[in-house]
Amino acid sequence: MKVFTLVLVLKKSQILLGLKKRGLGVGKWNGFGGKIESRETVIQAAIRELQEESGILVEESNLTERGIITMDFPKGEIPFKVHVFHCSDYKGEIMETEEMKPQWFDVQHLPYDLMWSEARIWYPVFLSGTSFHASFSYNAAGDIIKHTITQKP
Ligand SMILES: COc1nc(N)nc2c1ncn2[C@H]1C[C@H](O)[C@@H](COP(=O)(O)OP(=O)(O)OP(=O)(O)O)O1
Repeated sequence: MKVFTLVLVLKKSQILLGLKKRGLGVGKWNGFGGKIESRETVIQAAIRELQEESGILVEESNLTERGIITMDFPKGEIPFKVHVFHCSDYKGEIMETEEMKPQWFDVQHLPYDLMWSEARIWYPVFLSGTSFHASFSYNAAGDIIKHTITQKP
């Protein structure tokens, strides 16, 4: 299984997303995150990736794990597990980096047409403030063929 972090920064009614400039998900808006390096905990990876991709620094006390998403692909492809975090406060200036172009969005107007297809399903749950576990299965064309989402108050 490939394990990733994904950090969503919220400020009042706004959410910080980044336009991916290279690699997996290029051209899509998403939170900030990536793979976990050796000898790193999931939370350490979340803090590092947020800083690398957006320039801002979050303290561990301002990060809350709010969701786990698993993704299954057609036979032969390695499944993904994504740890989703809420960042409630940070230090530093938000800046464009080699990997991401950050921008604030009103939570009522997310650019779902330019996000991963499953975003329409779990972002509203995340934004409602509950924790969740979600699973998605994709076919070879990248369409979602099955999903589950369980909310936890
Ligand atoms: C397939 O569906 C996905 N949906 C969502 N919402 N997010 C996803 C999906 N697949 C991957 N992601 C997230 C998980 C990570 O936050 C990023 C991908 O990270 P990346 O591959 O860029 O990891 P890095 O370690 O930063 O890669 P480099 O080696 O290029 O630095 O997308």
